[in-house]
Amino acid sequence: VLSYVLHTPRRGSLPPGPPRVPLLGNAHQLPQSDQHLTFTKWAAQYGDVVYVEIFTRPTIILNSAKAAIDLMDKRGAIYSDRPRFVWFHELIGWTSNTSLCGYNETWRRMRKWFQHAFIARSAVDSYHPVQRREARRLLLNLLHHPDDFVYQIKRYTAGIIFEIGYGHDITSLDGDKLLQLTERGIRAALVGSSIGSAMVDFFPVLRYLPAWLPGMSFKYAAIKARKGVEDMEMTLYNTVNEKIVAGIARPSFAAVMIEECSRKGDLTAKDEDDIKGTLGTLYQAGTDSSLTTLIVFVLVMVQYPDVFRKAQEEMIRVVGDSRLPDFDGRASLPYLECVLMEVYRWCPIGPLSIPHRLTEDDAYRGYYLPKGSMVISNIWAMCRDPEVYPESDVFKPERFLGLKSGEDPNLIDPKKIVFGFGRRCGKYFADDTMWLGIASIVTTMDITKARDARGQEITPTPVYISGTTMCPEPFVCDIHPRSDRTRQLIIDNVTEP
Ligand code: HEM
Repeated sequence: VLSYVLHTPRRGSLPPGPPRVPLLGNAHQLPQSDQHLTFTKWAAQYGDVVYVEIFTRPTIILNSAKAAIDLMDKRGAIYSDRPRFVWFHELIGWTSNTSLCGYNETWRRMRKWFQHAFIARSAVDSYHPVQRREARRLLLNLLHHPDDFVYQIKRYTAGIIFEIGYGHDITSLDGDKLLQLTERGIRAALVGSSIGSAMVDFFPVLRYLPAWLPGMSFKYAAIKARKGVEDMEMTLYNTVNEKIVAGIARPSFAAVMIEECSRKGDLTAKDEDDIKGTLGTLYQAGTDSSLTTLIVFVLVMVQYPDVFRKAQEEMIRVVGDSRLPDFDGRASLPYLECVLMEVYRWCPIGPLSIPHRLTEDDAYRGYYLPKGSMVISNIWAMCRDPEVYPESDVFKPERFLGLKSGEDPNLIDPKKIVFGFGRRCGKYFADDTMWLGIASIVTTMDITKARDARGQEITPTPVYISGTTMCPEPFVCDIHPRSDRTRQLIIDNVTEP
């Protein structure tokens, strides 16, 4: 009886949350951008599980890692669906995008492909040669074009995804037609603030109103985005397929999927759709996220020169300056590891992740969680939780030094948070790309404040723009080789531009 009473969801005992008004629910209290900050204020007032209604949509906001792990990881079977994304699915027709797809057969199939290629450790390790090659190119490009560091880092993250995903070597961001087309598709689709928060997602009826009415211009944007996404997916797929037919395809994620489906005969339209969707997802999920995390790293190194110096001292002690760092030395660089963890925590680039949907009524801590609710993980609040990270507004890599020894049992590795819950992201692969990028820079380069025409140091103001990923506003800094020896080391190690 006790078990029944405790576990049977009861209507009426919803989690606490701000007062709602008819029709709008809490929508009028939500700002257009930086919603994670409003949710974090609500967390301080109402606790780590907050209930709101956005217009009429029931929404549960999870503000602590504990609640997110308890529900989205441990009860993943009922928390892994996605809400209805009217903008993406119905207006743009981006239905085969893995990260937007519902918890259904199509998702399971795409997830299996991702699992084999980007989650299994053996597969992830097999990409090290490509990551190594691109990290070396990154250093050479930073040597020649230090002011374009954002562009060069993008070249690094996109270069890795293109080679591993599509067997395509991009040599420049501007000159590569396949990359430009992919970018155009992604940019047209990912407009506005966080995923699933477009007005039409809450009022699907808006999609039936004529585009010429005031406020309906999103319908023109949707036509452009639909074409952009279709062109992107089709061209990525056709490019690889044509190379396979001509017998000149390089090993790639795309080739593996096409060959696997071909084994049972000709590819069906569904096979093609699923492969195309997976290819688009790879670029969308893997490039900006990694790029933004590395830009945050550069920004905080300008802001916290002592941290940079300490990481560099460790690097010089362990690696020296006659070779470049490699994955086999990672375990010997504990401070650098802490810096990376603190970068992830400091600015989680997906502060609200991608919303999930609860498919069954559920109960948690005595609260009733209604079926059909949108479930938002407030990763931002989790990363700034003072119970887990004391002085959470201070950038302090040292906080993680005792993590392995379990000195502080409350401390959570941010990698368990920032890559989301339940549905699996390519986090080991992403983490390797991040680590090699920052390790290569710390070994060979100095990052300092830039100076203006009068020789005065320019201190960047750390402002973060929130969108589908949260990104620092453009800033300047000075990136230059640490010594003549490291300059030569970079030149000697790059065999091809
Ligand atoms: C620092 C880099 C990255 C961060 C912070 C990041 C973060 C995230 C987050 C927060 C989600 C949403 C998870 C959820 O629904 O709860 C996600 C989904 C996803 N990410 Fe990443 N990501 C990164 C890099 C990558 C890379 C390099 C790949 C490439 C393989 C990737 C592939 C995916 C995929 C496929 C999904 C969708 C999973 C699904 O819905 O089934 N991510 N990522």
